[in-house]
Amino acid sequence: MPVTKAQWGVVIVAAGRGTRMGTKESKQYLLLQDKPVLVHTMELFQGMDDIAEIVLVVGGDDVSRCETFASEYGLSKVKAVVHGGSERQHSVLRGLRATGTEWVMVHDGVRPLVTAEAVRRCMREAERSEACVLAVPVKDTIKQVNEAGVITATPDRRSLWAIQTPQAFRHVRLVEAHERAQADGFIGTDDAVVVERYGGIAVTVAEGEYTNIKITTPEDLPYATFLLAQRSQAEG
Ligand SMILES: Nc1ccn([C@@H]2O[C@H](COP(=O)(O)OP(=O)(O)OP(=O)(O)O)[C@@H](O)[C@H]2O)c(=O)n1
Ligand SMILES: C[C@](O)(CO)[C@H](O)COP(=O)(O)O
Repeated sequence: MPVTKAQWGVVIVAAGRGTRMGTKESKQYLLLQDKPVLVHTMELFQGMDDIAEIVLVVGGDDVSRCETFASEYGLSKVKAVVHGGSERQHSVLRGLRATGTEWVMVHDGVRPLVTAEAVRRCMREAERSEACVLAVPVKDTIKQVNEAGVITATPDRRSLWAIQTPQAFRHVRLVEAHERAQADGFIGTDDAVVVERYGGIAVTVAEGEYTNIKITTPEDLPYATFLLAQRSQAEG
């Protein structure tokens, strides 16, 4: 009997204002080499055979320019461009409601350097565990510091991972968890924490890449440019 492949969609969230970047233009629209950061991100998923559809979540004023991106850059998998909310979590839920696949990933529009290999590791592990996120072990010693600037704890580094996106789930489970979180007024900084608290299942990690950076502060853009140039060189 032929094995049916899982059907996957991706919600790319890009409705943030980029306050830590401090530029007039939101960071997802800044040029990285020759294209906006967000276009690099969308192209990765457009090029993956395993991805059936992309839902893009953007600021209210940016819906039409992003619809233009989809035609300008041949992003035929973009099924919808929807208006995001005031918190990342609200943007995610709006995107999920526009997605129709059995399995879904949530990815930050400002992580343009994720690779197809890492995305596939996350998807395959999620098909096994139902909920999986990309992550890398932290390299620094992490300390908890109180408001007075005093160190209060040094957690064992062996248990600490820096969490990335994509984060992959069975669609119905993620929507249910987000709806419960919304009803409870809970806001977290990623989707995993919503499933950890409201999903009733364990979330596992798949090996990410240190180069899958989130463009957050001004030094990140030149670093991303350097990493992309290195990749192009390696590809010849
Ligand atoms: N209300 C929001 C807030 C964030 N995001 C998206 O979530 C991702 C990760 O968030 P972050 O890096 O914090 O982006 P910003 O919120 O834009 O940045 P800042 O916190 O510096 O304002 C980004 O792709 C961002 O556009 C979103 O879709 N909707
Ligand atoms: C989801 C995320 O990218 C995982 O690292 C991160 O938590 C987003 O956080 P931010 O505060 O929106 O940057």
